[in-house]
Amino acid sequence: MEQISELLSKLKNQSPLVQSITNYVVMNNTANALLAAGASPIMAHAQPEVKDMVNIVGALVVNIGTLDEYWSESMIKAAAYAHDIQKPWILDPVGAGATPYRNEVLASLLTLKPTVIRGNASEIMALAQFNIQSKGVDSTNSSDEALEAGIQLSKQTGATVVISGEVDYIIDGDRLAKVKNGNPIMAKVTGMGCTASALTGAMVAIEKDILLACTAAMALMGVAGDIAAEKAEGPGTLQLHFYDALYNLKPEEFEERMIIVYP
Ligand SMILES: Nc1ncnc2c1ncn2[C@@H]1O[C@H](COP(=O)(O)OP(=O)(O)OP(=O)(O)O)[C@@H](O)[C@H]1O
Ligand SMILES: Cc1ncsc1CCO
Ligand SMILES: [Mg+2]
Repeated sequence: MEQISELLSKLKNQSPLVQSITNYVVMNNTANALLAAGASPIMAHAQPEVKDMVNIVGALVVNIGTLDEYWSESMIKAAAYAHDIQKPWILDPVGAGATPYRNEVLASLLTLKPTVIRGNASEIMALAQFNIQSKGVDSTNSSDEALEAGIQLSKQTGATVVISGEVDYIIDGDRLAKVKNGNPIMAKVTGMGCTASALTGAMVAIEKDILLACTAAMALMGVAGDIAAEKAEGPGTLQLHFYDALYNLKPEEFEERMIIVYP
């Protein structure tokens, strides 16, 4: 717990640059969350600059939420280069399983060895080829139901797999951590999962133990979500209080509030 709360101070001190190739819906939310938490966001997908950008950032986040042909080529180019130069990169498989096109792009991205895959339960089950038809970007399964799929996906890909939901599971082969913070109202604000992936990018940029970095990111999401939910009257004010909670959170309060279980 202490190591995890120290990562919050490290994040604010080091302010890592995090590149996102992400969806139109959440670009603003995720950039603001990164800033509030102490990191520095850059959204960049133009193919002529994508490799140069990967060179200078601490981590890359690839999110297929509103993909198209040009963007998916940018994602593949960026991820391939990140893999070549061993820069950590996060895959957010938004809407995995919803359409054959998404699955095709995801199959290409998986060959480029993401450091972390962070998705909701339905997305992780779809990626691990558990036979489900997902509804869209929102999960129709609980994270508990996806645990087996997550373990399989981590073993298949070598990635650390994060399943978000009521309980967040962080899976690295046979190692497992659970984060029990957070509030159901978080699922009523679009892009909270994308924000979790963005903060995961910030944490892996400053911490080489990927399981630890991912656990810190999900604990930070959950604790900020708890604080925001105590003050919010609905999804609109939740988003606002969430940024303020990320900005104002001190390591001591972070450590006091985090509920992390290593089974
Ligand atoms: N029922 C819940 N209880 C507690 N926390 C939750 C709950 N549902 C979601 N969360 C938290 O909300 C955040 C987003 O998780 P979620 O699984 O909703 O992502 P997502 O479906 O990928 O979202 P999006 O695609 O809109 O970005 C995570 O930090 C997760 O822990
Ligand atoms: C609603 C939505 N549609 C594509 S991406 C996105 C944001 C949440 O994942
Ligand atoms: Mg999502």
